[in-house]
Amino acid sequence: MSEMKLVECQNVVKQYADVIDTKSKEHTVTTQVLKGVNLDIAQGEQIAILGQSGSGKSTLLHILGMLDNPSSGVVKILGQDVTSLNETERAAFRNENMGFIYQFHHLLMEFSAVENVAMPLLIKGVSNQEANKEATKLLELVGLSHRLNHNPSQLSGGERQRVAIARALVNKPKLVLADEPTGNLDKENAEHVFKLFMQLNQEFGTSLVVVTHDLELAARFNRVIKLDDGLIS
Ligand SMILES: Nc1ncnc2c1ncn2[C@@H]1O[C@H](COP(=O)(O)OP(=O)(O)OP(=O)(O)O)[C@@H](O)[C@H]1O
Repeated sequence: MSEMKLVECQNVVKQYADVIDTKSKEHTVTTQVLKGVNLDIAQGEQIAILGQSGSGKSTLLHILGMLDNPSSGVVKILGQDVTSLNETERAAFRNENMGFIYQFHHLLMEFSAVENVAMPLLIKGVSNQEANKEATKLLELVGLSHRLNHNPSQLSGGERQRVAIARALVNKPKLVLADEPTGNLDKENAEHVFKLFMQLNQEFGTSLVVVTHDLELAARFNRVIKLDDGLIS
């Protein structure tokens, strides 16, 4: 049997219909953000997505991460047509297979760093003790062993970013999607995070899809994709 593709996108279109209210009448303006994207991702690939501001990078990442559906086209992940899943199935599928690192970290403010990172494991039914142990390990790997019990409000922006990264990786997901993961980190911590991604890629065959504006960073991935006005160029 041939190896299954991890992700398969065929002719993915995303458009927004905005109602524009002028003095006398309303009319609808359609903006096509993705104009027919075709993209296959194999298990273990490391992909950097480059493109100008507004070219559709985050939109594509959200669709790959099942946070949003395309207007038309096919998105298959592990052979599953993910656009046909209901909310519950979608949440379970994401928790099992994906780690998503957002520009804004979406941490739970009333929980500690360890609790935030342990969450995906607890949802999966891992015991408290085991989840805490794994979460602590990941936080150590991102250089936060001295901040385990701090809440997000007691952490700096870069520290929150690293908690979010640890949370996305704790499940050893098959696919990690990251929107500017090192954007607001200093050089040393950005390097830490990059190495952690690569370690995961090497050890577990985790596929990486990272949106970045950093050409030097992109060049260190084994595949670079450029989005140009809603299309892969
Ligand atoms: N809800 C929406 N309604 C209408 N247009 C939208 C909506 N969300 C995004 N867009 C438009 O889609 C385009 C692509 O946005 P996207 O965030 O994918 O770009 P990007 O390449 O990630 O940009 P950046 O590098 O600046 O983060 C933008 O021009 C944006 O204005």
